[in-house]
Amino acid sequence: TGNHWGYGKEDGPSLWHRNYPVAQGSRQSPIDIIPHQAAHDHSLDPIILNYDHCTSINISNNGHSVVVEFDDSDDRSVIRGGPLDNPYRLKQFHFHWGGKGCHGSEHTVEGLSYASELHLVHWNAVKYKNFGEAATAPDGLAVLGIFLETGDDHRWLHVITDALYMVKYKGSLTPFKGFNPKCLLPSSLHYWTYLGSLTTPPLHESVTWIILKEPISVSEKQLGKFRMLLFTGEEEVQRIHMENNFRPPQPLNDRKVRSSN
Ligand SMILES: NS(=O)(=O)c1c(F)c(F)c(S(=O)(=O)CCO)c(N[C@H](c2ccccc2)[C@@H](O)c2ccccc2)c1F
Ligand SMILES: [Zn+2]
Repeated sequence: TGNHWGYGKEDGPSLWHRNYPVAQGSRQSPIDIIPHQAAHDHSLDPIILNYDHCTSINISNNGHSVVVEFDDSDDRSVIRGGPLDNPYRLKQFHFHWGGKGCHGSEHTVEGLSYASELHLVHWNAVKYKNFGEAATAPDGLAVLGIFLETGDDHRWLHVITDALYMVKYKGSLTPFKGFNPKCLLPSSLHYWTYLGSLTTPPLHESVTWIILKEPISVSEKQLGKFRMLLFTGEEEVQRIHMENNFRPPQPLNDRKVRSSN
């Protein structure tokens, strides 16, 4: 029906261009990052994350990913610096992951993918009056990407994985207050940055991507809990486990990836 899209054979990334022609645009995401081809740009400032007065509201399963939403009515939770000319307000974060034993990140590094990728979506509230307007502007959004690799248990991820059973079905939502995503950051904030797009429909080419070089470690057990989520709703007969919800890398075209120091 209509603009239905997903990650399956019948509705997956290779078919999105039918309803979203920008899928074949010139600045699509994700991409394969080749570190030694990234230009070291000494003018790039460090990124600054002010997430201290965190304002998480709820956690939900929207049939594509698990999403934690934030109150973005003021500049309490912002990202600034780096390649950004303004502070961008945190709106939501979500994850992409693979199937058991498979990898599920969206960005790859020299063809290698990680087990999962966390995206923190921010919008330019200085230049645009609301998220929707920012979402279609070339400098409207900034998404911070963090790679997850399997290894030791992540000491704070359990706060999220413990809530997943409450949002098993598509369309479920539950309160999720006071979560500060700063606890999900790796120790280094070194990053790659490039101009790209949303990686799901509507695929707007409005994102400044900031991808942290250092992954965080999560256990296979913690990652397995994400796969307990369903793409399908409680009322549906079919139960399809939520996994492999990632778009493969897209052509770099004439874009340059820059590297912080
Ligand atoms: N990888 S990505 O960062 O491009 C990405 C996703 F991969 C992604 F799965 C989502 S999603 O919200 O989980 C479901 C698809 O909309 C969003 N959600 C977006 C969003 C909706 C509401 C509030 C903030 C972010 C996306 O749905 C969107 C952005 C802009 C305009 C319309 C929709 C998203 F931005
Ligand atoms: Zn994403």
